[in-house]
Amino acid sequence: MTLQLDDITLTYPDGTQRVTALERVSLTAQPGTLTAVTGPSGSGKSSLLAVAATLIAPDSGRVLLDGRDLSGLSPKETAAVRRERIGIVFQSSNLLASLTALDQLLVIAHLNGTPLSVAHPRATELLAAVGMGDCVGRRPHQLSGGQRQRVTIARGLMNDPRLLLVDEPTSALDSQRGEAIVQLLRRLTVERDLTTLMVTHDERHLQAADRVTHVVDGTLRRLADR
Ligand SMILES: Nc1ncnc2c1ncn2[C@@H]1O[C@H](COP(=O)(O)OP(=O)(O)OP(=O)(O)O)[C@@H](O)[C@H]1O
Repeated sequence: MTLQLDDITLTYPDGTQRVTALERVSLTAQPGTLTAVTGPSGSGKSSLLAVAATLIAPDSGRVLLDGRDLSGLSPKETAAVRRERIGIVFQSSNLLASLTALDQLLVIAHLNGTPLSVAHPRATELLAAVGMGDCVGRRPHQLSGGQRQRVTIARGLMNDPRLLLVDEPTSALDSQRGEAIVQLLRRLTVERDLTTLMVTHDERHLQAADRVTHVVDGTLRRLADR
């Protein structure tokens, strides 16, 4: 699915004034490609992802999925698009402490009304695809940081999204495990024809991306194609 952010401006309230998080940002991401979004702290990377995820409506500009403008949709329709088409792997999306790796995925399917007969094989396949096939019965405290991140990615893919949005997937990992996670995202992107946007502050991970977008003070400064 092609993601287009078209001339997006986003501000947040800040006392009596407003702070501009994104200023006239445009970006296109194609299926089967991994786009890295990088830039200094506070530059607007997470805001960019939140707008792409339809979690925040911009002040102006349009978000288009396969050419369809989402700005005219009702909140209910937007939520349906998000549930059915968009996978979100955010820093804050922690795993539930009491659930096994398998149940972390099944609970998502349950919330969406997917029958267990469909959800169980899919969850098992996804955990195997992220290298966690032997750990389906483990709870988060029995997993390493990298393994937890793999489960979180598998959970983000549970609804078979076409757009995958990932915020700082390597921040809690050492460089070797971080590299493995980025390579995993790259492989899943190609194999499943995902349109993947990955926010990272770590320059070492940029070479795995097809494109690199630098956000500086809410503006895209450079777009490097590989
Ligand atoms: N809910 C909010 N209310 C007010 N201002 C906000 C809010 N969220 C973000 N901002 C401001 O918007 C700007 C962009 O923030 P954002 O979180 O998108 O940056 P970032 O590049 O993801 O930062 P980091 O790398 O530190 O996570 C910053 O100036 C930030 O202070």
